[in-house]
Amino acid sequence: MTAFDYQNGELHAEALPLSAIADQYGTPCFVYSRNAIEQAWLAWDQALAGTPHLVCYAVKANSNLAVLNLLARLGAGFDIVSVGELERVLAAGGQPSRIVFSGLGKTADEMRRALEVGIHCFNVESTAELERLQTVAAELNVKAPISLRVNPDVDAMTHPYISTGLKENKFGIDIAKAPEVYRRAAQMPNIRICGVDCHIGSQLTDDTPLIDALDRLLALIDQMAAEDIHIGHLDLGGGLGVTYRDEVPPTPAEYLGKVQNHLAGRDLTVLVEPGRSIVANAGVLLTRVNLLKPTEHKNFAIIDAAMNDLIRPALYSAWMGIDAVTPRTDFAPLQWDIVGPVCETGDFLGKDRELALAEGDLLAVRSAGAYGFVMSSNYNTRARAAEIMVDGQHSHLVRRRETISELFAGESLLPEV
Ligand SMILES: Cc1ncc(COP(=O)(O)O)c(C=O)c1O
Ligand SMILES: N[C@@H](CCCC[NH3+])C(=O)O
Repeated sequence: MTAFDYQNGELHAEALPLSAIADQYGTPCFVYSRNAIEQAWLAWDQALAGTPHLVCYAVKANSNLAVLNLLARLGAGFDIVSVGELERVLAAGGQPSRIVFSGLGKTADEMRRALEVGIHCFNVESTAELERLQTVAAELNVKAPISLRVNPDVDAMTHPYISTGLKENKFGIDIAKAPEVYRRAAQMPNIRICGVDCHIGSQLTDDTPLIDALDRLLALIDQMAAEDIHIGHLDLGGGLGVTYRDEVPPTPAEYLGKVQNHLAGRDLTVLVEPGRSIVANAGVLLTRVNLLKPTEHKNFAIIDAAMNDLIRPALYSAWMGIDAVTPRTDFAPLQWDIVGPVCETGDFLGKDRELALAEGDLLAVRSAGAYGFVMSSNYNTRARAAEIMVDGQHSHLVRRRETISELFAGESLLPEV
């Protein structure tokens, strides 16, 4: 059984009918399964048992405090990309010593805060960033632990907007240039070299490019060892894909089994930064059909969720599963475009979906646990949705719905003249 299954003709989150959640909290809302999140993290952690490792959950995928707290309780590490994510992890009880800081535009203030709390490692993406980190660490009289994020120039074979490991992408340091940056780092008094890192893209459904990147990183580690620069950890980033429709990505165990084979005999700690594969299929976006608008050309089902709640279809033409919470048998299905009320033609969550729909019906947009709420906005002055965590038969409101007045609370008028 998965986290979201039909029981007695109705879609449930664990043991709770989604209609009960809609009645209690209103729609649209994101609904997460505690069990699914925990099991997904454990699958990564257990696959690396026997190898020194740290599974650093990529906070950007879903940064709700309750999600982070569940993972912190399991002993997770965290991959962050901003001081905001750092503060979230700390607020959720995450251990600073298990945090890696990725991202190509870290500010001096962000570096300072991360050094003060004592994070595990900075994933450095440029020489300019390395120089800045040296300066900030010197001011604080500490040594900053670093790993260089190298760009291994492999084609991750995913959507171009989420591919990050090619020469033309903005991320990382060209692997050919990495040795000279390591040499420079080795001379800096307030920098301590601890690792090498890469992240080649997201939603990868084949692990071949990940393993190619791994081999390139191992060659770099050997090259540096020959120069007496010791690299103790290997951070492979995130990127493992999930099933949205019919993709069959490798499981963490399959992928990490190959990784371990390539590492045999080496004394390296392995870090990974999975995001999507931990939370995507642990969540749905629950929404209600507001109005039906059949036309001569197309049938539109206008729902109460929109692109501001879930931007993946608009941004990447991503296909997300959409299911009726209580599928109807009383009339025949039609083809519907499932659209939001936002004033953009791109505001759709699915096109040409065969569903039997009536006003007021509930729909669940699948796989919405990753890059869902975190990418939502207030476009069209729409309040962001509530987030609910289901734990067996219990539900918890882990983020309340925004109110309209909150949306302009920080704004002010010009004085009258
Ligand atoms: C540096 C880094 N690490 C980890 C991740 C998480 O990736 P995914 O959600 O594909 O596992 C990302 C996002 O793609 C990233 O940019
Ligand atoms: N936001 C993207 C993934 C980008 C990953 C960020 N490093 C998605 O929804 O698929």
